[in-house]
Amino acid sequence: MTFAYSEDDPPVFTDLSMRFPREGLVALQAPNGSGKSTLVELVSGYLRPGAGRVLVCGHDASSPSARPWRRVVRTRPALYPAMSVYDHLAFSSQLAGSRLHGVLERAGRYRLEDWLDTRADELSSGTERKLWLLMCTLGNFDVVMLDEPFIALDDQARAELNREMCQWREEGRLVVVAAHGSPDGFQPTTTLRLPAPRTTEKDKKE
Ligand SMILES: Nc1ncnc2c1ncn2[C@@H]1O[C@H](COP(=O)(O)OP(=O)(O)OP(=O)(O)O)[C@@H](O)[C@H]1O
Repeated sequence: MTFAYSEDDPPVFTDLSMRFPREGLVALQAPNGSGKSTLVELVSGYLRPGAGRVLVCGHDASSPSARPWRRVVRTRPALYPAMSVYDHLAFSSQLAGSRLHGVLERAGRYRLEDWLDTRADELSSGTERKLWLLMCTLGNFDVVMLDEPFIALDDQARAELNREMCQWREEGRLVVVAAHGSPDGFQPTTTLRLPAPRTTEKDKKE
């Protein structure tokens, strides 16, 4: 597939052909600016390729039929500032069809229990990210794509995320992690690389 943000921008991907395994824990590695976050947005269906297709479990990524199969954890949390942690979890567990009791147990393993009554705009960035991670990975899914999920997490949360990712892998799901480094405990079964970003004439002049 080929994708550019606009007609005036150089394409981020030109005739990119990539296939992820059906299951496993995949590290997606690439230099800064090579398009990891763009690929995450193409898989989320928010962005669409100018040519070619992005398929999730055989479904066009931008079609509603892809939604139940896929979860995406973007780098930047998008929370409702005045809503509490508890309300975020209750709201998103209802949307995902998950039992709130189980979601709260999971929140406990990420040490979120002391923050349940706190408004989202009063959370530290690490706590915000834990909440975001939980909200985006509820319910049943076959594929989850996480963009830099370890940023700002404390050791306990990193360990818990590593444990959960291994569990998802053992359950036969596909877990794709776009991350620069390889944090302690992160053991991908496969590493995929994106092509390095093209150097434009403008870059060369600079
Ligand atoms: N909204 C946008 N509009 C125009 N260009 C964009 C936009 N977002 C990203 N880009 C450009 O697309 C290219 C790929 O960016 P992207 O953020 O996907 O890379 P990345 O690999 O995730 O980078 P990093 O590792 O630094 O997070 C870059 O040249 C970037 O400047």
